[in-house]
Amino acid sequence: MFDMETLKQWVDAKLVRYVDYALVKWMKNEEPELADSVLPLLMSVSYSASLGQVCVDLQQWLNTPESYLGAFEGEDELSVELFNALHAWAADQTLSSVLNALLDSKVVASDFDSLAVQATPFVLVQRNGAALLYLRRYWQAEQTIVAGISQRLSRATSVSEDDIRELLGALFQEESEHTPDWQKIACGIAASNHFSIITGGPGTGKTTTVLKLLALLQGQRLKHQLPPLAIRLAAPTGKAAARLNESIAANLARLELPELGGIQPAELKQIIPTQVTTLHRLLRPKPNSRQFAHNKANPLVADIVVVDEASMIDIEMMASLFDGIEPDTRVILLGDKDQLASVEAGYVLGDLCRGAAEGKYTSHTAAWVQDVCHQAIPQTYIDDKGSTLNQVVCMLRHSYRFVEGGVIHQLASLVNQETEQEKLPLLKKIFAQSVLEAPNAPALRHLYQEQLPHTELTKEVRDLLVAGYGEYLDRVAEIPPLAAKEEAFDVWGKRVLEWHVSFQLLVAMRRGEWGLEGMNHRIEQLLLASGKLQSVAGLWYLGRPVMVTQNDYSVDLMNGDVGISLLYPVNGELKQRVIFSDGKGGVRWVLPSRLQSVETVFAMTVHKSQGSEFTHTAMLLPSQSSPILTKELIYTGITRSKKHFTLISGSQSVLEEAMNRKVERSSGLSLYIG
Ligand SMILES: Nc1ncnc2c1ncn2[C@@H]1O[C@H](COP(=O)(O)OP(=O)(O)OP(=O)(O)O)[C@@H](O)[C@H]1O
Repeated sequence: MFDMETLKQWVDAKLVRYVDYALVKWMKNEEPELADSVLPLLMSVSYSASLGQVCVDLQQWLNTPESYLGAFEGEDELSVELFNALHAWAADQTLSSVLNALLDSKVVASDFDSLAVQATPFVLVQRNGAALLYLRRYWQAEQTIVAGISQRLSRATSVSEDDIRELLGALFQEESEHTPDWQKIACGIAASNHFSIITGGPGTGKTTTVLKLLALLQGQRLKHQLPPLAIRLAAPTGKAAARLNESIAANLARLELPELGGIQPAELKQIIPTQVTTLHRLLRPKPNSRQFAHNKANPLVADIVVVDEASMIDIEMMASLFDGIEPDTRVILLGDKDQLASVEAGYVLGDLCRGAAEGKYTSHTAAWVQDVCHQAIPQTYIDDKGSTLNQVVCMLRHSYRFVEGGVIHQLASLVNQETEQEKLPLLKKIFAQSVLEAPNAPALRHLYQEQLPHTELTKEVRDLLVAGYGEYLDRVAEIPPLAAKEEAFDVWGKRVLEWHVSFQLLVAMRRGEWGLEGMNHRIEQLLLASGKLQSVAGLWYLGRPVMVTQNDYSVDLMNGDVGISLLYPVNGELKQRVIFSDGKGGVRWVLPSRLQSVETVFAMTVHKSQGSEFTHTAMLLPSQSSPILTKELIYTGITRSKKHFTLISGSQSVLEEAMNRKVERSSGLSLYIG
């Protein structure tokens, strides 16, 4: 019933892409006896990679095949017919009948058959009762990660417990504000392992902790008169790298280091690196390819690689990282496990951190922590069934940035919770509390915006956007006279960039009137009408904010970098230039014609906002239900706010539903890493 002719209709109904259909068509040509019954499944494994899925859990696919296909609007007859046929078919199948059909074909190999998997486009993994079907490319990437982590987990470090105990004692106060001191525990665990993860929400001290960890490791080297370690710091995007650059430098300047065994703090600080690079740059991309110069044959030489914002790393990039470093390079991942997963396939940090909230430390780990870190892990976090991986994952649990218990923090925690309780009444309470706390300028606001085709923005939303973007546009208007020195333009541009992060509207969707495209247009028109923008004619009008959408090494700009279109004096004339931060406290002016891939960013997708923070963040949630509206998306949006957060929504039920929907991505990482 699923012949190629019928499956072609799936492309017409936008359930899959043409490329997914073409793959299956090619396989059917190569192997005519390939059972028709498995064709839809193979096609949706291919399609679901575009939804971020590394593999498909076969039982889940049989239960809800639609979650692995294109958006089902339920409107056009063709989609309804195709969905009904698929559901009827899936309901008749058992997992074992599907498994048999798959394994009978030449396009699927079991991961137990190490020779066959080298040649088939699909790989089947059956472990612990789960059956996962992968495109081979992703399975291989996962295997590289599994090997990289497992091999590090089995390796003992050269830092002795006595050294760790002594240095931790010097770096952390005996009595901490919060007990246990999770930062100290994280530092101790990471110091004694070749692979570790430090996870935590915004402001929980991930950067502070990693700096103390580096101080400990470098201090240990100096103490034994050994050469300092070669440490590399990286982040997945240019924006995240620039932010970490700033926060590392600021944190290091503030960090009060003790004298460690005769080593002066200044001496120690000198060998703690502050330069953060992007992961791409670290591994050195080969021109016009997805390959890196650093690979198994030519690994990067480093003792330690620290990667921040690790939630944004997709499965293939993570595999490239493990492939591109020496086997004994220590890897430390930092990130917020609850943030949105990468846009590309994979949910690596989230997967590795399953169990982080519960701790799952064994009694053996707890005893070690007591002995070496002098901290008692509470009984609730102890579980003797915890895996080896659980033992090296450390979650920081107190936010030092938001006042503990502050309303933004409370809101983020509420969204993050997995609970049976309705969240909406609790959410309303938090918003009401914020008004009570600061009636004139509450930290939280909730605005209603109906979102039908051609609906106007409400006055409140218009006022919010004009006031929000007006902050930096007023600075744009303070353009120096043509005769002013170039430095005056640098100062002006820097001020514009600084004010630009005072407000940002985030949207969930890219397309449509209420997505990125529609909202950018609306905001341009609104700012024009309000006089904040003088013109929106031409591409490079004065004040246009743009985001780089692809890494561009020729101009040293990375995906996610944000710049503003301004004017700069060249040979006695003001010329269009786009200003960007140089990541070191200065600015760079770039010719617009050199920017290959940019888009206007009055509205920014929540995905692209990862790694950024704004004084005031507003988030527009659609009034139509959609599988992309998840608690991770809302959490990520809220936690971009430093002081104020405004939620703009159009439907209470969609909001409640979104706060309870989790990103579901299957993976075999936890099946392979014990
Ligand atoms: N143990 C602590 N006691 C007091 N202040 C702390 C402590 N740890 C961190 N802080 C402060 O809290 C703020 C946030 O810390 P830090 O930048 O290390 O967090 P983070 O988790 O890296 O944040 P993010 O990733 O959200 O930028 C900093 O100002 C830092 O000095």
